[in-house]
Amino acid sequence: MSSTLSEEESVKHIGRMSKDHAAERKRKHDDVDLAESTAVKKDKKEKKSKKEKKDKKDKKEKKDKKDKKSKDKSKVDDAVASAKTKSEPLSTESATKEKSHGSTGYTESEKLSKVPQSQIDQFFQDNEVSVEDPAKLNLRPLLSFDQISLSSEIQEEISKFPKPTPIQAVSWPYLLSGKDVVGVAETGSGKTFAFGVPAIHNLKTADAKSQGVQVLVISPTRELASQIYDNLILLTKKAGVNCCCVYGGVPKDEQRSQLKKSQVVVATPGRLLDLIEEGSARLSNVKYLVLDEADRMLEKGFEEDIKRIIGSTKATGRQTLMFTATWPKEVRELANTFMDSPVKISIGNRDELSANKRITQIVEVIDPFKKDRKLLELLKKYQSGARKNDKVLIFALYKKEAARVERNLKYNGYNVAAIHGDLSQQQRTQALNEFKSGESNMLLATDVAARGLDIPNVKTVINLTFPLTVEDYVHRIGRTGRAGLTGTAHTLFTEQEKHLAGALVNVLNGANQPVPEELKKFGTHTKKKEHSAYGAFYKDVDTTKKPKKITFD
Ligand SMILES: Nc1ncnc2c1ncn2[C@@H]1O[C@H](COP(=O)(O)OP(=O)(O)OP(=O)(O)O)[C@@H](O)[C@H]1O
Repeated sequence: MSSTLSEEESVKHIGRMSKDHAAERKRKHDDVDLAESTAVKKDKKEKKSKKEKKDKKDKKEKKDKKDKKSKDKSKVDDAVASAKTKSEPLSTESATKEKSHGSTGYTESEKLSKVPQSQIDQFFQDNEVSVEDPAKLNLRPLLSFDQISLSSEIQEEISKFPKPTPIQAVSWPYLLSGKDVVGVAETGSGKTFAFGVPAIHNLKTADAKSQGVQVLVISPTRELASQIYDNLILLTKKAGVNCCCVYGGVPKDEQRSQLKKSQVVVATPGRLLDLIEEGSARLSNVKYLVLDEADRMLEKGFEEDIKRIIGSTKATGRQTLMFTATWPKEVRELANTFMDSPVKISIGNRDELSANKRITQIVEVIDPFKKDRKLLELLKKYQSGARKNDKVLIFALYKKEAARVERNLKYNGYNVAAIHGDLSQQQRTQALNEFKSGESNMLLATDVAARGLDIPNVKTVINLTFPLTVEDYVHRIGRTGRAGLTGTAHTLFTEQEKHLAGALVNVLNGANQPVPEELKKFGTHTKKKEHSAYGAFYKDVDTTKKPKKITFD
């Protein structure tokens, strides 16, 4: 990534933006005070001239601020800068966007107000919650579903769960207040409803039907888009609004007609852009935009598509959300260019890359030529005796590798389903559905299945070939141990991946997992490496770091 602001500069930049925001709010408040004071007749003239002076001063300040902001913005990466010169809506919006936060009217319930502060503090501590809240709203987390007033249909749907997960508890008040939010929480911790519930609640209160598409959720893969749709439809069908899902690999006609009558759309970027370009998807009324798996969506491969999609949504008054389990520093600056003073919520000390701590991680360093035989051994281990029907998800890195291993497993008598980019959408969907339903208990996948997929009861993830980044490793293993359950991830690591050993050691240490001696031998310093997604990066490993306890609700 060609970003030029250092992390430190970027933090300062955010700080400055929040100060500007506070000044802006104060100024608006001052203006109201001045208007009201016109009742005092004898001061009227004086006040008027004062106001004129103030307005002049404000204008100058505003101009200075704008100049300063555009100076800061000019440091942002080339791609964004070029979008700016082309005057795409996305570039102008961050300079001019003014939002009436709280317009959707979130009010803290009496029940929540009565909770003693000590209990709130304990919640923050137990869940290692960090909230960066530029406007200093300091909203309390919801410790139970009855501490928030949602429509009865939504309440009914979410009440099947015992209580909000930490990311839901912390993010809902901010989202219902209209804030932009970056939400980072472990895999399988309920992020879909974290962004989904406020999306539909806000829609309902805004008398949605007449205004076209107002909620847009972007997902990196077709399968994940479809899964998000399945979740959102549980809320929309009861709320009386329409939801549709658009992704590639299937005919467009049905999607075109669904788009016409939908208020909520879940989409993958490629197909959505097609539909925007041909005029079938109109997004100018989108006021709630979610990038799920946001770090993936901001990678080089998706960056341009995302800019174009965001450029075709509402330029002002849009709420923008980014949710993920991994939030590499390299994408944060780009994310900021799409958002307005976002509240940053992190559950479980996620400033450092970390894995779900309920997953047992086993890493074996192995000769690459022994992997096929090892896989057969592992399958015997993880699918025998009482574990005979346990679901196992195997990850390969490349499509060709996946196809070869699939053949090999079938030859050895395994009933394996496969999902990768060389298969038709129908084959992909069928394989995933069979695995989800338990009809098959072995799925072989590439990283197309690494993120977001919520497959019930995956007991074991086997990484036959290590992924390209340790972020991908965290997402892959996160297909097990979801929603409070436990699971096992068994990873075969070879010398070919040794440049990732240091970062992997960090993740293992962070989750209090054993680190094999052979892995340590590759060194504790991750070599600087150029990656197509995140650019050049490397990381020192702190082997003295002790993991902290985290509880899952
Ligand atoms: N409040 C809750 N309590 C218990 N389970 C929940 C709650 N909310 C959602 N879930 C369930 O938790 C599971 C994981 O949720 P979800 O798929 O949204 O996770 P995620 O955080 O988006 O994971 P990933 O990072 O892998 O995308 C789902 O089966 C969902 O139904």
